[in-house]
Amino acid sequence: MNKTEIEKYLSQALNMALSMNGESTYTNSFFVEVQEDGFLFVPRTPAGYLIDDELYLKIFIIANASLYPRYTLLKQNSAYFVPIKTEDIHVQRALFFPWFKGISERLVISNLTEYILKNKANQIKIMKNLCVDYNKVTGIVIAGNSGSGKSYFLTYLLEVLNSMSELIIVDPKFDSPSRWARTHNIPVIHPVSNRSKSDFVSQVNDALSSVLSIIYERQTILYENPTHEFKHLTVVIDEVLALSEGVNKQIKDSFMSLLSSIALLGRATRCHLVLVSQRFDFNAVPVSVREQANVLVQIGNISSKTIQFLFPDLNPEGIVIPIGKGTGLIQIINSEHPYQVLPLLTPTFYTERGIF
Ligand SMILES: Nc1ncnc2c1ncn2[C@@H]1O[C@H](COP(=O)(O)OP(=O)(O)OP(=O)(O)O)[C@@H](O)[C@H]1O
Repeated sequence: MNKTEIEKYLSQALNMALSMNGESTYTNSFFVEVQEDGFLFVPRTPAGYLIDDELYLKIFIIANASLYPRYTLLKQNSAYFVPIKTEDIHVQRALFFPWFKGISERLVISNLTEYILKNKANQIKIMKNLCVDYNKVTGIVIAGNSGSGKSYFLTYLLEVLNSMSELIIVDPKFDSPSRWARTHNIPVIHPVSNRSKSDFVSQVNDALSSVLSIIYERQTILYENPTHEFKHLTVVIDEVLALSEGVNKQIKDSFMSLLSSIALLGRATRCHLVLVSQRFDFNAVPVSVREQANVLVQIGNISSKTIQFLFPDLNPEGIVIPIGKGTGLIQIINSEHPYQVLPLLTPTFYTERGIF
């Protein structure tokens, strides 16, 4: 379909579904213009309808469904106004709907070990058309209900990160991250039957405190040489919520404060946090930790309730969430990626060893 054909198709879809008291392209009330990175809805003003967030959302829902799977519209939190270069005041503004071509597509890796060997340095491929540069990642948070595919995605990340970063793994459930680490000869901090929960969290605090010392040392080096490049160091914590529940207040407070310091100071010194939890409310991690993370992943059931901690401003209405295991939403916040939430399908991979 060429540009004019899409414009015609979109106009038709909007004429039929918008129901704005008979206002349509036939009454010359608006027109649609297709661009490379999205389309414009240009109202002719004064208009007999309100040009507000509600109208923007309605157009989003109609257009996103009509364009699927040729284009995926990128959901905005409110109406996205753009000025139009013209002297005609009646059409000097438009609502912009950014898109990318196609839909989010799952990456399927037939041999993970071979894939890692060929993987480009510092690149974490997440979907066929989505890749993250680890140099630009501060922290990754992964939320999702039980059975949604968090551990599966974490195993993929561990495998990829192991080739580019030193890893410190904390596994309160003594589950799949521990099994993965055993096959890679990487130490794991996990609970043991003859020690108390508080003792276990203290052990975690010791590890976090050593990471903080490394951050301070690295800061001193950076002070002398601002371009110094450090090796990545990543603290991976599975099921964070399980760590902060049922331990004495002092130990819990130290845990929270250490996490916060690492999240805030780790950015420049290449010390990262990868955190997994069923949810990221203030009981799981301090708000600052959530705010510092720049890769946000919500897997499993998506509703305004489940996304309230990672995407508090997002209304998920109208976003096409793929169905199947390991699907949900992702947002990557850095200069390379648009500041938007995308439908996510986590990679499916096969290994010779069998981790699960
Ligand atoms: N991207 C994927 N491709 C194929 N299978 C997947 C994918 N993601 C998840 N699965 C399957 O879904 C099942 C549940 O996933 P997983 O155990 O990771 O869930 P979870 O969120 O960690 O659950 P829990 O919190 O109970 O541990 C796994 O058996 C896994 O094989």
